[in-house]
Amino acid sequence: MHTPIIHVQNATKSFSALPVLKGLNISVPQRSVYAFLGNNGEGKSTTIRMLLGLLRADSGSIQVLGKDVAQLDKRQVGAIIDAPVLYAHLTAREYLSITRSIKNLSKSEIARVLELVSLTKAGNRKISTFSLGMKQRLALAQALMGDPKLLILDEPTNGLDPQGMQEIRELIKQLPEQSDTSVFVSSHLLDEVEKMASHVGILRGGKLVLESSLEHAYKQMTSTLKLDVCSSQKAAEVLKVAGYQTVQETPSSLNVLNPVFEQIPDVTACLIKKGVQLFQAVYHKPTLEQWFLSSNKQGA
Ligand SMILES: Nc1ncnc2c1ncn2[C@@H]1O[C@H](COP(=O)(O)OP(=O)(O)OP(=O)(O)O)[C@@H](O)[C@H]1O
Repeated sequence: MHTPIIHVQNATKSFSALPVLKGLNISVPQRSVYAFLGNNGEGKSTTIRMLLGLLRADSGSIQVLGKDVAQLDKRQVGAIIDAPVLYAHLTAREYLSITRSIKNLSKSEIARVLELVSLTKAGNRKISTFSLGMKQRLALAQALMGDPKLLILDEPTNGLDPQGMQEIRELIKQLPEQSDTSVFVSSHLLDEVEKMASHVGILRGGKLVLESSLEHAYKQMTSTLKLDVCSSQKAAEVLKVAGYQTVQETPSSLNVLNPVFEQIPDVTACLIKKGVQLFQAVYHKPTLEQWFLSSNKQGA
Protein backbone atom coordinates (compact mmCIF):
# COMPACT_ATOMS: atom_id res chain seq x y z
CA MET A 1 0.00 0.00 0.00
CA HIS A 2 1.21 3.54 -0.81
CA THR A 3 1.98 5.96 2.00
CA PRO A 4 -0.81 8.55 2.24
CA ILE A 5 0.26 11.92 0.88
CA ILE A 6 -1.29 13.50 3.99
CA HIS A 7 -1.62 11.53 7.20
CA VAL A 8 -3.06 13.22 10.27
CA GLN A 9 -3.38 11.16 13.44
CA ASN A 10 -5.28 12.27 16.49
CA ALA A 11 -4.52 15.98 16.03
CA THR A 12 -5.93 18.46 18.50
CA LYS A 13 -5.96 22.26 18.48
CA SER A 14 -7.51 24.77 20.84
CA PHE A 15 -7.62 28.56 20.74
CA SER A 16 -7.70 30.20 24.19
CA ALA A 17 -8.77 26.91 25.75
CA LEU A 18 -11.57 26.59 23.19
CA PRO A 19 -11.12 23.23 21.43
CA VAL A 20 -11.50 23.36 17.64
CA LEU A 21 -9.91 20.04 16.59
CA LYS A 22 -10.54 17.17 18.99
CA GLY A 23 -8.65 14.16 17.65
CA LEU A 24 -8.61 14.63 13.91
CA ASN A 25 -7.61 11.73 11.64
CA ILE A 26 -7.15 12.22 7.91
CA SER A 27 -5.65 9.91 5.33
CA VAL A 28 -5.27 11.31 1.81
CA PRO A 29 -4.25 8.76 -0.82
CA GLN A 30 -1.64 9.66 -3.42
CA ARG A 31 -2.94 10.98 -6.77
CA SER A 32 -6.31 11.84 -5.33
CA VAL A 33 -8.45 14.96 -5.26
CA TYR A 34 -9.56 14.95 -1.63
CA ALA A 35 -12.44 17.24 -0.73
CA PHE A 36 -12.28 18.36 2.90
CA LEU A 37 -15.81 19.34 3.83
CA GLY A 38 -17.22 21.14 6.81
CA ASN A 39 -19.58 23.93 7.72
CA ASN A 40 -18.30 27.42 8.47
CA GLY A 41 -16.21 27.53 11.62
CA GLU A 42 -15.65 23.76 11.87
CA GLY A 43 -11.87 24.15 11.57
CA LYS A 44 -11.04 23.64 7.88
CA SER A 45 -8.68 26.62 7.63
CA THR A 46 -7.12 25.71 10.98
CA THR A 47 -6.40 22.21 9.62
CA ILE A 48 -4.97 23.62 6.40
CA ARG A 49 -2.67 25.96 8.31
CA MET A 50 -1.45 22.99 10.32
CA LEU A 51 -0.83 20.98 7.13
CA LEU A 52 1.26 23.84 5.79
CA GLY A 53 3.23 24.18 9.02
CA LEU A 54 1.83 27.67 9.68
CA LEU A 55 0.20 26.51 12.92
CA ARG A 56 1.28 23.79 15.32
CA ALA A 57 -1.11 21.15 16.57
CA ASP A 58 -1.38 20.90 20.37
CA SER A 59 -1.00 17.13 20.11
CA GLY A 60 -1.08 14.34 17.54
CA SER A 61 0.97 13.70 14.44
CA ILE A 62 0.85 15.41 11.04
CA GLN A 63 2.70 13.86 8.14
CA VAL A 64 2.79 15.46 4.71
CA LEU A 65 4.54 13.78 1.76
CA GLY A 66 5.71 11.07 4.16
CA LYS A 67 7.47 13.48 6.55
CA ASP A 68 6.62 15.19 9.79
CA VAL A 69 5.26 18.57 8.76
CA ALA A 70 8.02 20.35 10.73
CA GLN A 71 10.65 18.70 8.52
CA LEU A 72 8.86 19.20 5.24
CA ASP A 73 10.48 21.18 2.42
CA LYS A 74 7.64 23.66 1.85
CA ARG A 75 8.59 24.09 -1.81
CA GLN A 76 7.15 20.63 -2.43
CA VAL A 77 3.67 21.87 -1.56
CA GLY A 78 1.68 24.45 -3.53
CA ALA A 79 -1.12 26.30 -1.75
CA ILE A 80 -3.82 28.89 -2.08
CA ILE A 81 -5.12 30.10 1.24
CA ASP A 82 -7.19 33.24 1.72
CA ALA A 83 -7.72 35.49 -1.32
CA PRO A 84 -4.39 35.53 -3.19
CA VAL A 85 -2.74 38.95 -3.54
CA LEU A 86 -2.28 39.60 -7.25
CA TYR A 87 -0.54 42.78 -8.40
CA ALA A 88 -3.02 44.29 -10.84
CA HIS A 89 -0.48 46.47 -12.70
CA LEU A 90 1.70 43.47 -13.63
CA THR A 91 1.13 41.10 -16.52
CA ALA A 92 0.54 37.44 -15.68
CA ARG A 93 4.07 36.56 -16.85
CA GLU A 94 5.64 39.35 -14.79
CA TYR A 95 3.67 38.23 -11.75
CA LEU A 96 4.78 34.59 -12.13
CA SER A 97 8.39 35.65 -12.67
CA ILE A 98 8.46 36.85 -9.02
CA THR A 99 7.73 33.32 -7.80
CA ARG A 100 10.10 31.91 -10.42
CA SER A 101 13.02 33.89 -9.04
CA ILE A 102 12.09 33.22 -5.38
CA LYS A 103 11.94 29.49 -6.10
CA ASN A 104 14.91 29.64 -8.46
CA LEU A 105 13.10 27.90 -11.30
CA SER A 106 13.87 27.79 -15.01
CA LYS A 107 12.23 30.31 -17.38
CA SER A 108 10.27 27.57 -19.10
CA GLU A 109 8.31 27.01 -15.84
CA ILE A 110 6.23 30.13 -16.50
CA ALA A 111 5.13 28.88 -19.92
CA ARG A 112 4.41 25.42 -18.45
CA VAL A 113 2.08 26.62 -15.71
CA LEU A 114 0.33 29.18 -17.96
CA GLU A 115 -0.38 26.35 -20.36
CA LEU A 116 -1.70 24.16 -17.54
CA VAL A 117 -4.28 26.77 -16.54
CA SER A 118 -5.08 27.79 -20.15
CA LEU A 119 -3.72 31.32 -19.78
CA THR A 120 -0.95 31.16 -22.38
CA LYS A 121 -2.65 33.71 -24.64
CA ALA A 122 -3.38 36.07 -21.76
CA GLY A 123 0.17 35.84 -20.39
CA ASN A 124 1.15 39.35 -21.51
CA ARG A 125 -2.08 41.02 -20.38
CA LYS A 126 -2.24 43.08 -17.21
CA ILE A 127 -3.90 41.28 -14.31
CA SER A 128 -6.26 44.27 -13.90
CA THR A 129 -7.99 43.17 -17.13
CA PHE A 130 -8.60 39.60 -15.86
CA SER A 131 -11.97 38.19 -14.77
CA LEU A 132 -12.21 36.72 -11.26
CA GLY A 133 -12.01 33.21 -12.73
CA MET A 134 -8.84 34.11 -14.67
CA LYS A 135 -7.30 35.59 -11.51
CA GLN A 136 -8.03 32.39 -9.63
CA ARG A 137 -6.50 30.34 -12.45
CA LEU A 138 -3.42 32.56 -12.27
CA ALA A 139 -3.24 31.93 -8.52
CA LEU A 140 -3.39 28.20 -9.31
CA ALA A 141 -0.60 28.62 -11.86
CA GLN A 142 1.52 30.27 -9.21
CA ALA A 143 0.80 27.47 -6.73
CA LEU A 144 1.78 24.91 -9.38
CA MET A 145 5.21 26.46 -10.04
CA GLY A 146 8.01 24.04 -9.29
CA ASP A 147 5.70 21.10 -9.97
CA PRO A 148 4.62 20.36 -6.37
CA LYS A 149 3.45 16.85 -5.57
CA LEU A 150 0.70 18.27 -3.37
CA LEU A 151 -1.60 21.22 -3.79
CA ILE A 152 -3.58 22.52 -0.81
CA LEU A 153 -6.47 24.81 -1.62
CA ASP A 154 -8.76 26.60 0.84
CA GLU A 155 -12.17 27.13 -0.80
CA PRO A 156 -10.73 27.91 -4.26
CA THR A 157 -14.09 28.54 -5.92
CA ASN A 158 -15.31 31.05 -3.32
CA GLY A 159 -16.87 34.07 -4.97
CA LEU A 160 -16.65 32.69 -8.50
CA ASP A 161 -19.58 32.63 -10.93
CA PRO A 162 -20.74 29.22 -12.26
CA GLN A 163 -18.43 29.41 -15.26
CA GLY A 164 -15.43 30.38 -13.13
CA MET A 165 -16.26 27.52 -10.76
CA GLN A 166 -16.41 25.06 -13.62
CA GLU A 167 -13.06 26.22 -15.01
CA ILE A 168 -11.35 25.72 -11.66
CA ARG A 169 -13.08 22.35 -11.14
CA GLU A 170 -11.96 21.04 -14.52
CA LEU A 171 -8.43 22.18 -13.84
CA ILE A 172 -8.22 20.59 -10.41
CA LYS A 173 -9.80 17.34 -11.60
CA GLN A 174 -7.10 16.70 -14.18
CA LEU A 175 -4.07 17.50 -11.98
CA PRO A 176 -3.40 13.96 -10.60
CA GLU A 177 -3.39 12.53 -14.13
CA GLN A 178 -1.73 15.44 -15.88
CA SER A 179 1.06 16.34 -13.48
CA ASP A 180 1.02 13.64 -10.79
CA THR A 181 -0.17 16.22 -8.26
CA SER A 182 -2.52 15.27 -5.43
CA VAL A 183 -5.00 17.91 -4.32
CA PHE A 184 -6.44 18.62 -0.88
CA VAL A 185 -9.28 21.08 -1.29
CA SER A 186 -11.57 22.48 1.40
CA SER A 187 -15.16 23.44 0.78
CA HIS A 188 -18.48 23.68 2.56
CA LEU A 189 -20.44 22.50 -0.48
CA LEU A 190 -20.63 18.80 -1.21
CA ASP A 191 -22.50 19.17 -4.50
CA GLU A 192 -19.76 21.53 -5.69
CA VAL A 193 -16.79 19.28 -4.89
CA GLU A 194 -18.59 16.08 -5.91
CA LYS A 195 -17.86 17.04 -9.51
CA MET A 196 -14.09 17.11 -9.06
CA ALA A 197 -13.15 14.95 -6.06
CA SER A 198 -12.14 11.31 -5.90
CA HIS A 199 -12.30 11.23 -2.07
CA VAL A 200 -14.24 13.07 0.60
CA GLY A 201 -13.69 13.69 4.30
CA ILE A 202 -16.29 15.43 6.45
CA LEU A 203 -15.23 17.49 9.46
CA ARG A 204 -17.80 17.96 12.20
CA GLY A 205 -17.41 18.72 15.88
CA GLY A 206 -13.62 18.74 15.63
CA LYS A 207 -13.33 15.25 14.11
CA LEU A 208 -13.62 13.59 10.76
CA VAL A 209 -17.04 11.95 10.90
CA LEU A 210 -16.72 10.32 7.50
CA GLU A 211 -13.94 9.55 5.05
CA SER A 212 -14.56 7.66 1.84
CA SER A 213 -13.71 7.40 -1.81
CA LEU A 214 -16.58 8.61 -3.97
CA GLU A 215 -16.48 5.28 -5.79
CA HIS A 216 -17.17 3.46 -2.51
CA ALA A 217 -19.90 5.96 -1.61
CA TYR A 218 -21.67 5.47 -4.94
CA LYS A 219 -21.57 1.69 -4.48
CA GLN A 220 -23.14 2.00 -1.03
CA MET A 221 -25.99 4.18 -2.18
CA THR A 222 -29.21 2.18 -2.42
CA SER A 223 -31.66 3.12 -5.15
CA THR A 224 -35.30 2.06 -4.87
CA LEU A 225 -38.29 1.68 -7.14
CA LYS A 226 -41.46 2.30 -5.15
CA LEU A 227 -44.49 0.50 -6.57
CA ASP A 228 -48.14 1.12 -5.71
CA VAL A 229 -50.02 -2.05 -6.65
CA CYS A 230 -53.26 -3.94 -5.98
CA SER A 231 -51.42 -6.48 -3.78
CA SER A 232 -47.85 -6.01 -2.59
CA GLN A 233 -47.64 -9.65 -1.56
CA LYS A 234 -48.51 -10.90 -5.01
CA ALA A 235 -46.17 -8.37 -6.60
CA ALA A 236 -43.34 -9.44 -4.30
CA GLU A 237 -43.85 -13.11 -5.29
CA VAL A 238 -43.84 -12.28 -9.01
CA LEU A 239 -40.73 -10.10 -8.71
CA LYS A 240 -38.88 -12.66 -6.58
CA VAL A 241 -39.28 -15.24 -9.35
CA ALA A 242 -37.94 -12.64 -11.81
CA GLY A 243 -34.87 -12.18 -9.58
CA TYR A 244 -35.68 -8.85 -7.89
CA GLN A 245 -35.25 -8.15 -4.19
CA THR A 246 -38.18 -6.33 -2.63
CA VAL A 247 -39.39 -4.98 0.71
CA GLN A 248 -43.13 -4.78 1.37
CA GLU A 249 -44.17 -1.47 2.91
CA THR A 250 -47.97 -1.79 3.11
CA PRO A 251 -50.50 -4.25 1.61
CA SER A 252 -50.53 -2.05 -1.49
CA SER A 253 -46.96 -0.78 -1.80
CA LEU A 254 -43.47 -2.23 -1.96
CA ASN A 255 -39.92 -1.18 -2.81
CA VAL A 256 -37.71 -2.92 -5.33
CA LEU A 257 -34.16 -2.61 -3.98
CA ASN A 258 -31.25 -1.43 -6.11
CA PRO A 259 -32.82 -1.66 -9.54
CA VAL A 260 -30.89 0.04 -12.29
CA PHE A 261 -32.95 2.63 -14.11
CA GLU A 262 -33.00 0.53 -17.31
CA GLN A 263 -34.75 -2.34 -15.47
CA ILE A 264 -37.92 -0.35 -14.82
CA PRO A 265 -39.73 -1.47 -18.03
CA ASP A 266 -38.90 -5.11 -17.20
CA VAL A 267 -40.26 -4.78 -13.63
CA THR A 268 -43.52 -3.24 -14.81
CA ALA A 269 -43.88 -5.76 -17.66
CA CYS A 270 -43.42 -8.70 -15.22
CA LEU A 271 -46.20 -7.38 -12.99
CA ILE A 272 -48.64 -6.65 -15.79
CA LYS A 273 -48.03 -10.06 -17.39
CA LYS A 274 -48.98 -11.79 -14.12
CA GLY A 275 -52.11 -9.68 -13.66
CA VAL A 276 -50.77 -7.41 -10.88
CA GLN A 277 -52.35 -3.98 -11.28
CA LEU A 278 -49.74 -1.22 -11.14
CA PHE A 279 -50.90 2.27 -10.22
CA GLN A 280 -47.59 4.09 -9.82
CA ALA A 281 -43.84 3.48 -10.04
CA VAL A 282 -41.39 6.02 -8.56
CA TYR A 283 -37.62 5.62 -8.97
CA HIS A 284 -35.40 7.16 -6.29
CA LYS A 285 -31.64 7.41 -6.17
CA PRO A 286 -30.28 9.42 -3.23
CA THR A 287 -27.91 12.26 -3.92
CA LEU A 288 -24.44 11.96 -2.48
CA GLU A 289 -25.38 14.64 0.03
CA GLN A 290 -28.38 12.61 1.25
CA TRP A 291 -26.22 9.49 1.49
CA PHE A 292 -23.55 11.26 3.52
CA LEU A 293 -26.12 12.77 5.84
CA SER A 294 -27.78 9.42 6.49
CA SER A 295 -24.41 7.65 6.96
CA ASN A 296 -23.52 10.35 9.39
CA LYS A 297 -26.65 9.85 11.42
CA GLN A 298 -26.11 6.09 11.47
CA GLY A 299 -22.50 6.57 12.56
CA ALA A 300 -23.39 9.11 15.25
N1 LIG B 1 -6.12 32.53 15.47
C1 LIG B 1 -7.28 32.22 16.05
N2 LIG B 1 -7.57 32.66 17.30
C2 LIG B 1 -8.73 32.33 17.91
N3 LIG B 1 -9.69 31.57 17.35
C3 LIG B 1 -9.47 31.14 16.10
C4 LIG B 1 -8.26 31.42 15.38
N4 LIG B 1 -8.33 30.83 14.17
C5 LIG B 1 -9.53 30.20 14.12
N5 LIG B 1 -10.21 30.38 15.27
C6 LIG B 1 -11.54 29.82 15.59
O1 LIG B 1 -11.50 28.44 15.30
C7 LIG B 1 -12.73 28.01 14.72
C8 LIG B 1 -12.48 27.35 13.38
O2 LIG B 1 -12.04 28.34 12.45
P1 LIG B 1 -11.62 28.00 10.97
O3 LIG B 1 -11.32 29.30 10.30
O4 LIG B 1 -10.57 26.98 10.99
O5 LIG B 1 -12.98 27.36 10.41
P2 LIG B 1 -13.40 27.05 8.89
O6 LIG B 1 -14.02 25.71 8.89
O7 LIG B 1 -12.24 27.28 8.00
O8 LIG B 1 -14.51 28.16 8.66
P3 LIG B 1 -14.90 28.97 7.32
O9 LIG B 1 -15.55 27.98 6.40
O10 LIG B 1 -15.86 29.99 7.83
O11 LIG B 1 -13.63 29.55 6.77
C9 LIG B 1 -13.62 29.24 14.63
O12 LIG B 1 -14.46 29.24 15.77
C10 LIG B 1 -12.64 30.39 14.70
O13 LIG B 1 -13.23 31.51 15.28
